[in-house]
Formats: sequence, structure tokens, C-alpha cells
Amino acid sequence: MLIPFSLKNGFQLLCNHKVPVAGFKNTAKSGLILQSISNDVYQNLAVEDWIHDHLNLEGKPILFFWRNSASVVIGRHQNPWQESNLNLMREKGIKLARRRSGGGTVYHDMGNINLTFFTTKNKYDRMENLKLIVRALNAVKPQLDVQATKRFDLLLDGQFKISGTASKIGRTTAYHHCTLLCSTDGTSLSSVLKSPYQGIKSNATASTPAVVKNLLEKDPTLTCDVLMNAIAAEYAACHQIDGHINLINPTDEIQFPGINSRAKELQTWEWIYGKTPKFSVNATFNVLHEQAHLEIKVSIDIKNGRIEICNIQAPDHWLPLEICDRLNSSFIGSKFCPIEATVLTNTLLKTYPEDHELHSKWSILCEKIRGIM
Ligand SMILES: Nc1ncnc2c1ncn2[C@@H]1O[C@H](COP(=O)(O)OC(=O)CCCC[C@@H]2CCSS2)[C@@H](O)[C@H]1O
Repeated sequence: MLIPFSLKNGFQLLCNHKVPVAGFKNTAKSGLILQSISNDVYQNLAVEDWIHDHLNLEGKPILFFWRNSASVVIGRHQNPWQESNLNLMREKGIKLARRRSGGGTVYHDMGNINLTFFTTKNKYDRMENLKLIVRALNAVKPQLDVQATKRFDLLLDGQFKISGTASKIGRTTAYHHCTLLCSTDGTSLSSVLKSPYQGIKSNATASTPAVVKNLLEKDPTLTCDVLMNAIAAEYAACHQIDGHINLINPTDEIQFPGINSRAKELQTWEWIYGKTPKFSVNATFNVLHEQAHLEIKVSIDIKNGRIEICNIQAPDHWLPLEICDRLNSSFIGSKFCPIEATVLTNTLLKTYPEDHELHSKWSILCEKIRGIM
């Protein structure tokens, strides 16, 4: 089946067809339903960017379904250290992504459906989209108590969050995207969204924690496929289109010229961590030295994800001031990242060979500092 898109530059692009067709001829009736075949969060976010930037959505809104392997997705103006357990995520191979829309942090896995409603800026209406989802759920399960809230969450039984919303409004085009919890791993969700990092000061957008629930826990017939089909049917009915869900491949350069470089950009350290609003971290560590507890104070300012000011204060008899100062200045300009900190501290340590006592203190201190990154 051919699904024509009208491109902003007047070109037509055919889904499930390998050749973009020059010359604008829009035959899409009045809307389109897409689903990604990829489970890669960066590729799927790149589809959103691409559609937002390239397609003319006048009279032809798009609903896009996508699911991701385990990922944490932070809002555009958030601080990942404040919102998530980065060490645990690294350990478990859970991806971290920064999206272009604002709002809070959510957890995705294959049990979570993402829905993006693309429209022109004028037709952008989050409440209408959420009501559409509610109608679809009630069409499958009339007894289900799901309601949209003023902050555009969907609540099950008046108390459990099953969906969170965010949006991006461009010059002419807008999108509203939301999650829908079907069978997400709740243990993983709560463990990765709990930040172990303390003493962070920042003006970044803070998330609004909620008690979540999966729809499948409420009713075992509500699988992801059942939910997507029901929403697609309701969307089709609303826009008088057929309810067919068209599969798209977000790595297909022919359908989406330039999309792979967009996905790559979304994966860069500079985008994910580097876009964190300026923040500071203040931490106090206790170390045992000759049967006494010593206090080490660390204060770090981070701008664009990089250390701007570093101030490590340790008792002079434990770690000479001169060494602390060398460590402080060597951190400046480096990424606030445990791997970079390890390389850096190891290099610096090599300039003090044979000093075993120093080496041991140094590793204690550096281990503690890496722990807050
Ligand atoms: N997947 C999912 N769905 C619903 N609620 C969730 C989810 N993951 C976590 N949470 C809960 O929401 C709060 C954060 O709520 P908060 O209101 O702060 O943020 C949001 O809801 C943002 C939604 C973004 C949706 C986008 C759609 C496509 S890409 S991401 C978190 O602390 C958890 O308690």
C-alpha cells in the first residue's frame, strides 16, 4: 500500500515505497496512522523530529505509535542526575534520551506505548487527543474508569497514572506525545527513576512523581496490540480515514532523508548530558583514617555538562593541599562523567609514582567522586 505524505518542500513521499516522488500531489485523505518497526528510542525520536520539520500537516494529521526497549526519557530542560539512577542504568544497559519537548521524566520499555499526535499548530489540542484515547479504551472495556486530568495525565480508577503528556509547538506544526502503560516493568520503572545523587542544586524542570499502574494489570486482555488497534480505530473514525496502521522504518533514508544523522545527534553526549541546565553538586564524604573519621567536602559547578568549578576540601594531613588543588584544576573543563573522571585521575596519579599511601587515598577519594557522577 502506498501512503503519500506531502512534504513541506512540495515533494510527495510514499511509505512502503522506495522512491520519493517529485511534484506535490497529496492523496492522503485526511489523516494517517503510522507505527515504527524500530524499538530504538533515538531512532523513534528522530522520526518525530523529521515529521515535525518536513511534513505539511494541513488537513492531514498523523498519529504515530512507537515503542522502545528499556529507556529513560527526560524532558528538554531536565537534569538526568536529578531525575534518574544513571549508575543503575549503565549497569542494566538502559538507555537515556533527552527529548525535544518539555516536561518530566518517564520510563519506557516494550510494555509502554508512545503516541504522537501531529497536527498543524492551529489544530493542536491535547485534551481532544486524550479524550480520543479514553473513548478507545472504553470501546474495548466500557467499565474501565479512565480520566484525563488538568495536567493532561490519564488516571485509572481516579488515582493511578497510566499516561503522561508532553508537547512541542513549532512555527506551523505541533505535536502532542504521550505514553500509555500497558505492561511495563514497574520495579524497573521505580528503581531507575529514583535519583541516588544528593546535594544537587539546579533550576531544571523537576518531574512530578506519581503512582503508576499498567492497564494489563487491571484487565489481562488489554495487551499493547489491543490498545493500539483500539486507538487506531477511534482515530480513523474521528478523521474519516481507514484504520490501517502503516509500518515505517526510521532508518530508511529514502523515505526520511537525513533521518539517521538526526538519530545520531540525539545520541550524542552533548545533547543528552550537555544540554542540562547549569547546576551544582555539594557532597560530604567520610573516610576512615587511622581509626578516625575524616570529612571530605566536594563542591562542583557544572555547565553544559562540564565541570566549571571544582572544589575538593580534605584535611591537609590526609591529602596535601597541593594535591587537592591539582585535582581541582585538572577536573575543570572535563565532562561530569565517571569514565572521563577515571581517565583523568589515573593520568594525574601517574605523576606521583611509587607513593602507595597517596595512591590508596587517591583511589578512595576518586571512587567517591565518581559515585556522584
Ligand atoms: N511510561 C510512563 N507513563 C506514565 N507515567 C510514567 C511513565 N514512566 C514514569 N511515569 C510516572 O510519571 C512521573 C513523571 O511525570 P511528569 O508529569 O513529571 O512527566 C511526564 O509524565 C512526561 C511525559 C512525557 C511523555 C513523552 C511521550 C513520548 S516520549 S516521553 C514519573 O515520576 C513516574 O511516576
